Amino acid sequence: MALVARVRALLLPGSRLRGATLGRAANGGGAGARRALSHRVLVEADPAAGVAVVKFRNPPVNSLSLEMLTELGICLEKLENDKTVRGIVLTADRPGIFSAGLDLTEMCGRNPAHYAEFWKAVQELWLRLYQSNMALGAAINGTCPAGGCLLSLTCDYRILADNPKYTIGLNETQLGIFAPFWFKDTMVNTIGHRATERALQLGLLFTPAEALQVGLVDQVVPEDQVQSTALSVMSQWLAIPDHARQLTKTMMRKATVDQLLKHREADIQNFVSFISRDSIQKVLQVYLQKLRKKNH
Ligand SMILES: CC/C=C\C/C=C\CCCC/C=C/C(=O)SCCNC(=O)CCNC(=O)[C@H](O)C(C)(C)COP(=O)(O)OP(=O)(O)OC[C@H]1O[C@@H](n2cnc3c(N)ncnc32)[C@H](O)[C@@H]1OP(=O)(O)O
Repeated sequence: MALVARVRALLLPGSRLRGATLGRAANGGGAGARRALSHRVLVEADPAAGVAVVKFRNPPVNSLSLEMLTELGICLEKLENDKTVRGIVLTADRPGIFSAGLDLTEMCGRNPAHYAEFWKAVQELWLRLYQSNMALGAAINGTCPAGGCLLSLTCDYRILADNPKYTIGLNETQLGIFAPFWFKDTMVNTIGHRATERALQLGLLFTPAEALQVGLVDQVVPEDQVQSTALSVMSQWLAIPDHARQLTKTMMRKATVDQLLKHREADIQNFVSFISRDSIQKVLQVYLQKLRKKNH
């Protein structure tokens, strides 16, 4: 069975985001709040507010594995088709790690067909998020490197917890790889060309204070206020008529999206040929071993 079909089948019966199939939240959430589960993503929808909170729960580090990318994509698709939802807040179910970025084990020791499938899934999630008609907010309640940072950059605003351990940035060069053009464009659209060039070449991971200063996040707040702040900022975005906000968002992002749409196949081929190089495989394996050694 194809992965998408397998993951769809895996989603728990209560995970439909429409009508009576969603249970009421056991606790938390406003009146009528609904809760849906998939294996790696928890959705708490509050139809009265028009907002769903999408929580990553892919232990140990919320890495973006092929299955996580697919489940997240399916959850977002369901929310986009749910007329009661106008805004989504992305966050980690447990504070500490928003997302460790792309799952390195998907890019190490596999075959070219797997690399192509994985990269296609990364592209698809980015396209879904970056073009979303929803207002999107990131409640960044943990460290946020590389692909995790990219996820947050697809949102319309970012709220980061004030904890010096929670760094954020596109640190790919530190691993010996590099951020593809559409990662770069997403960052340029947020913090500008010069700041992006410096951040990408040096593979910078910014502390909350630095991230705020460079404009990578919009607000830094105490850790226990990240989600509530993200929800309160969401109400400002939802106060704007949807069609006006959506047309403006499309206008701002279309050129960036079109670049990837135009070069999608070439981008996959570039990724596969780059990641398959012996030298790059070696570099990634050493990096992974270093991460693993810490624990053994
Ligand atoms: C078209 C383009 C052409 C060419 C482009 C070229 C290349 C492609 C670009 C690809 C873009 C890449 C984007 C990415 O996202 S790469 C991933 C970058 N991520 C990181 O650098 C973060 C790495 N992780 C950490 O720093 C720490 O784990 C973290 C998040 C700070 C948490 O620390 P801690 O709580 O101490 O947890 P551990 O480090 O002990 O980790 C626990 C466990 O998880 C494993 N792990 C961590 N991160 C990853 C990961 N990203 N993928 C897979 N696995 C990960 C870690 O190894 C530990 O495993 P163990 O077996 O020891 O339990």
